[in-house]
Amino acid sequence: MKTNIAVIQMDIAFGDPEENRKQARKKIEKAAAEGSQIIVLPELWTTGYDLSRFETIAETLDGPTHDLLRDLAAYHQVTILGSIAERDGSQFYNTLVTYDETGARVSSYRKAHLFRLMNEEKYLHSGNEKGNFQIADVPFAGVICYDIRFPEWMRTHMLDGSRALFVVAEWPKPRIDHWRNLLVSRAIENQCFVIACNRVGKDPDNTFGGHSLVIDPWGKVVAEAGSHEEILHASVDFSDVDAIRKQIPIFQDRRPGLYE
Ligand SMILES: O=C(O)CCC(=O)C(=O)O
Repeated sequence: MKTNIAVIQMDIAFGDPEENRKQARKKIEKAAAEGSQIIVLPELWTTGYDLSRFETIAETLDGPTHDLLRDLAAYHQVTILGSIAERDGSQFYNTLVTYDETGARVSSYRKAHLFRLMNEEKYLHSGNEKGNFQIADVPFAGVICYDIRFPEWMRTHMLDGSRALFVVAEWPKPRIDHWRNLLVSRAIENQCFVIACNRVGKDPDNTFGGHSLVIDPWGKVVAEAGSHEEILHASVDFSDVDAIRKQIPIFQDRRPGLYE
């Protein structure tokens, strides 16, 4: 059975959650009207990397972005995921939230590896929990941007049979070849779909590269966006993972005693 995916490769208004929610709502409604069942937004899509203003613009997980995503997911009966600036007491996190087609939040994954090149560690706390979740009994994993440079963390997510790795990002243009190569490698080595959403546009310090991707478990690029705003569509059968894991049974052949 095929699942229709929409990857919303959008620009982000710096530090302006209200404007970003307005734009994201339009794009989610368009993707849902086009028959998408899983809709992916980028990393920190409500705020961008306006980290020094998180005190003002970050929100709790029952804030206005929660209300919007819950209502859109339930109304259109779609799954929606993307990361937001989360406030929890006096601490801030970069948190990937996932809402299922009933509007229930089924996962909130706090970015585990903070990216020093963008000063994340000065403003945010890192998470310590995995980003696994299930939609309609199918296991998935979701991680954030820099996390994909840590293959051991990705593997940890894949040991429960996850069929796809969702990645949300604000990946800068100068390293877009790393983005592409890392994502293809994560798909091949874990024999899973990789569904990766990057933003486009600029903030005061960076230009972001787009090239959102959908990659199959053989490492073949099924769909790839350019470097401007677009909604990238792909239709995938998550059960394709089973045939490939049977053909080359890497999870059976692992020897964790040698390398853990
Ligand atoms: O690893 C990289 O080159 C980019 C990572 C990044 O931009 C992020 O984690 O926000």
